[in-house]
Parts: sequence; C-alpha cells; structure tokens
Amino acid sequence: MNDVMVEYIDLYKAFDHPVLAGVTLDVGRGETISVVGHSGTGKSVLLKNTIGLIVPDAGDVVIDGQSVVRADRRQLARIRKKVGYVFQNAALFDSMSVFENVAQGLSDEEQKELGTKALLAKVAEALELVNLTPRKVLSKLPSELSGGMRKRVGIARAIVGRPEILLYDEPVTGLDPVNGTVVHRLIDQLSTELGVTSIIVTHDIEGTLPISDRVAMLDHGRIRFVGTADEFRNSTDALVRAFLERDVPDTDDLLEPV
Ligand SMILES: Nc1ncnc2c1ncn2[C@@H]1O[C@H](COP(=O)(O)OP(=O)(O)OP(=O)(O)O)[C@@H](O)[C@H]1O
Repeated sequence: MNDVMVEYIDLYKAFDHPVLAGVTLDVGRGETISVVGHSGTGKSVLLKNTIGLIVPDAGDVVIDGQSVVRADRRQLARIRKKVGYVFQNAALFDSMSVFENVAQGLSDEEQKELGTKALLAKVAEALELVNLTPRKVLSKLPSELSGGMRKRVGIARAIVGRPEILLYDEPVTGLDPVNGTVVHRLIDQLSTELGVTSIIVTHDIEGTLPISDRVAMLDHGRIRFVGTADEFRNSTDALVRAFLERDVPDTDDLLEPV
C-alpha cells in the first residue's frame, strides 16, 4: 500500500496572473495537513485542483496512485467518490432540508440504490458523526440552524459517502471562537474515527495547529514551508516569521486612542 494519499506534482495555474507556480507536496495516508498563507496566494485553487474542479496548466495531482489530470470522466468520478469536499460557508441549499442537503453528498444512483430507508439511515449516521441529533435536525431548513450547525451539516454531507480524503476550505471562517473550537475538535475526531486523510485550507493558525500533523505554507504560489506545527512555530524563515507574527495583534495598536 502506498503511504502517500495525495501528491501535488509541480503544479502550475495562471488566470489573468500566475497563481500556482510549481507546487509540489505529498500528503500521507491518514495525515492531517493544514495549508496556510496570505490571502489570494492560491490555497483554494490548490484545493480545487485536487478533484479536478480547476485543471492545472502543467503538473499533476495524484490521488491514491491515480492521476486526476489524465483521468477520463469515469475515472474522475471514481476519484471524486474517494474525496469529501467541505466548501467555504458550508454552501448548503437554502430550500432543501438538512436531510436533502446531506443526501446531496451521494450521487443520484447511490441514493436510488440505497432506497428510502437505507438512505435515511446513512444520512442519520453522518449527522451523528458530526454530533447532531438526527431527529432534531433532519427536517430543518439551513436558515433554522446556527452558523456552527450549518458547518457541521456541510461536513456531514462531505462524509456521508465515507470518503478516504476530506478537503476543508476555511472550515471555521465566520464562526465565533467557541464554535470554531467545536469544528476543529470535530475535524480531529473524524480523522481518528474514519481514518481519513485531511487537507485543511485555513486562516485560523492557532486553531488548526493543534490538530495538524503538518503545516504547509503557500507563498506566491509555491510551498515556502512544510513541517510539523512545532517546526512551523519555531521556523527562522523570515517569511514564515512575518506571517506568524502578523497573526499576533500588536498590543500598542490595540491601546492607540481612536
Ligand atoms: N476561477 C477563477 N478565475 C479567475 N481567477 C481566479 C479563479 N479562482 C481563483 N482565482 C484567482 O486566484 C487567486 C488565488 O485565489 P484563492 O482563492 O486560491 O486564494 P486563497 O489563498 O484561497 O485566498 P483566501 O485566503 O483569501 O481565500 C486570486 O487572485 C483569485 O482571484
């Protein structure tokens, strides 16, 4: 069995300007890795390349030994079945119930094959995994839930098909610190319980470091740093230091009269 689950190989992507400029990174099977970096540096673009939502100009992404770039439609569908994608802002359908939203994590064929009863059981199981009580939330609309609960429903949708890889795009953005901690604990819990490989794109450095095996920092479309949380905190690289220190509020600024 290959120990590498996701390989980004010399990945290039430009839109009206270069975004990814030669990203190479291996993510181990069962590993949790956080991808951090300044705004606009290509973190979400990297995540979208993982499942072919964006096609790179050069380079490849290899999932469990299989090229995403060279995959035909059927192969791509098979690769995508291995991956759960937690979109930014949960991206739930407003007019659909929680049940219907979570079921969207399965294809129409999978839903049909399961039938009503087994589908309900599968959705309920996914909700339980994200610590929501199915009977309380199944028929609710997203607007009837708190922001933290909506995020958890988004995660339930990503895990309902029992993926081997979970991709999280800004999983705690917009949440208060308490709910942010709940979601980080949940990501950690799912990593252990489901044994999944997790890639987390995030701005919340403090929240993500404790649950990450490694951290990768993107800068100007390239991996500037990759290492453990401790190595990241103690890095002497000037750009890493500047990035980390930016996150700590300057108390003098806070005391400035306004
Ligand atoms: N589909 C697209 N078409 C054109 N440009 C795009 C597209 N997707 C992303 N970009 C551009 O690529 C750059 C990187 O965007 P990306 O969303 O990956 O940044 P990010 O590092 O995730 O930023 P943030 O932390 O602010 O979410 C941005 O300049 C963005 O405008």
